[in-house]
Amino acid sequence: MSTTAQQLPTNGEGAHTRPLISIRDLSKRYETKKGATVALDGIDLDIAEGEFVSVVGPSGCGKTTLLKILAGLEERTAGDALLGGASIAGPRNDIGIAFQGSVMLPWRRIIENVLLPVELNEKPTPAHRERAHALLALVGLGEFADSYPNELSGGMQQRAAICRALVHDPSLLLLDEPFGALDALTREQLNVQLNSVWEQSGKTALLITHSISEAVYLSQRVVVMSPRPGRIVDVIEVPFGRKRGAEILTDPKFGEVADKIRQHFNGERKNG
Ligand SMILES: Nc1ncnc2c1ncn2[C@@H]1O[C@H](COP(=O)(O)OP(=O)(O)OP(=O)(O)O)[C@@H](O)[C@H]1O
Repeated sequence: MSTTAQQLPTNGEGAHTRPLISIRDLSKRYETKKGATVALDGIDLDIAEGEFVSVVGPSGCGKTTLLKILAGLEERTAGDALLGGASIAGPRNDIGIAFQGSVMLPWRRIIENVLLPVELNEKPTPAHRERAHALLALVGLGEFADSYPNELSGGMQQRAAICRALVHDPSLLLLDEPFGALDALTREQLNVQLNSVWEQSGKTALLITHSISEAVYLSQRVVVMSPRPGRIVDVIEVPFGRKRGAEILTDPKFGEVADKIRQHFNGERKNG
């Protein structure tokens, strides 16, 4: 079942939830010596509080640009992007971000790496440390709080990066291919953990991914974009509850939703 970009999902009990993010007729044009690139054109999207939304689309369709605008790291050319009803005007500390290959500072123990976003604002309190330890335990890294990054695998470091993005209790979690560099099996395991972290934290999350199955597994809605100019071509609802286990991967409904998304890319590229 598709929705228009403007429609908000229900909270699973039939009631509509209020948007945390409102994107209105958003456009972004990059001007370079070689000429102009319209990276985003007329993007309209509401993301409800507590919702998990993924954005998929071919390389260059503007996914990272959209995420950067929401993070306040890139200026928009036209339109508006609001967080909690206020225009996003610059970097803010109520957003958590994890990118592909998120770097851990090698000289700091994992717990100190996770606490970094807190340290940027204040001296971490025992409550912050408790939260950091609880997050690490949630992703199975409870035993590694005092380890150094080089003692952890790539997948373990990415799990720590998710904890770091959540440690300051942000209202919005932005994820740009956080598991992109990992093997398929590790990625699948981390998706199960990420779903569990999201489900327990109740955070609003926006994920950019090249993997259709990752998008379907994690999201309540999947936004499909087309390239040059980057536009939303479909918004697809995923018919599973918030808490998900690996068994949904073999559910026929999972395949149906993934196929519906894949149809948009027929002839362009194969996605996970
Ligand atoms: N700083 C910049 N200056 C000029 N053009 C840019 C800049 N950043 C991105 N672009 C262009 O904007 C378009 C969208 O880029 P963006 O990185 O947002 O796409 P994407 O969908 O995230 O791509 P990918 O999936 O390959 O990461 C591309 O054509 C890119 O070349």
